[in-house]
Amino acid sequence: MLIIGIAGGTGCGKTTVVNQIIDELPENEVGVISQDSYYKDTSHLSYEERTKINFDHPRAIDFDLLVNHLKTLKEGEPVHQPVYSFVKHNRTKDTVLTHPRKVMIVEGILILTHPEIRDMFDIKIFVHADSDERLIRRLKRDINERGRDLDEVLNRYQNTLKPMHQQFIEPTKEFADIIIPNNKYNTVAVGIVRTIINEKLA
Ligand SMILES: Nc1ncnc2c1ncn2[C@@H]1O[C@H](COP(=O)(O)OP(=O)(O)O)[C@@H](O)[C@H]1O
Ligand SMILES: Nc1ccn([C@@H]2O[C@H](COP(=O)(O)O)[C@@H](O)[C@H]2O)c(=O)n1
Repeated sequence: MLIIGIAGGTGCGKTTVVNQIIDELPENEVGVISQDSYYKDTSHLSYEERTKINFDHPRAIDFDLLVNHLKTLKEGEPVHQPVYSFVKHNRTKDTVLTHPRKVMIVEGILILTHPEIRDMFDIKIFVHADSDERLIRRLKRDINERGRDLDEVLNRYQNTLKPMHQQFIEPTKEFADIIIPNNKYNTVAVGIVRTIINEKLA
């Protein structure tokens, strides 16, 4: 199994890049795991308390479960991935049965901060977009898709996202084998990653 880690700040385009990479690749050969599915279960907190969680700090992620799932997949066994709700700020009761594939892509803002997970990746990719570009994208996405309003997104950006990005996410760029500039759609870089995957699948 080839495991590819794709990191980068919120709104840099990780999900978009992953979708572009797997588009045209055989469905049964490539699987995707999102770090967002591994936010810790916070059912013991009220909704109000959950809105105050710092979702951009590594301690918000259930890395033990993610490590466990990656090891299980590597051993050829399926896992039950949690399903996360950005509206409820919590895991749902659902899970998704995820089978091991020849290529597994793991994407998320903080995945390169965890040494054990980092070591499991055969290829480490960091997607870069400038912070103003990321903020614009995040604003549009959170308002259109995640039920947030302008003030909420801007406050979170200033108070949490920006400092957490500087402290935890940007420094992991140095671990990357490939940095994809993504201020504009980058079909060349996506093509290169797809070629690497196709070689593995051949
Ligand atoms: N290169 C790009 N140029 C313009 N918009 C982009 C680009 N890449 C992604 N987007 C848009 O920005 C938003 C955030 O992208 P997404 O892939 O969800 O980022 P991430 O997963 O890193 O948070 C989405 O609405 C997406 O369509
Ligand atoms: N309940 C939550 C949990 C997380 N977030 C934000 O999601 C971002 C990570 O996802 P990307 O797709 O943008 O990589 C992260 O910056 C968290 O702030 C949230 O808004 N609500």
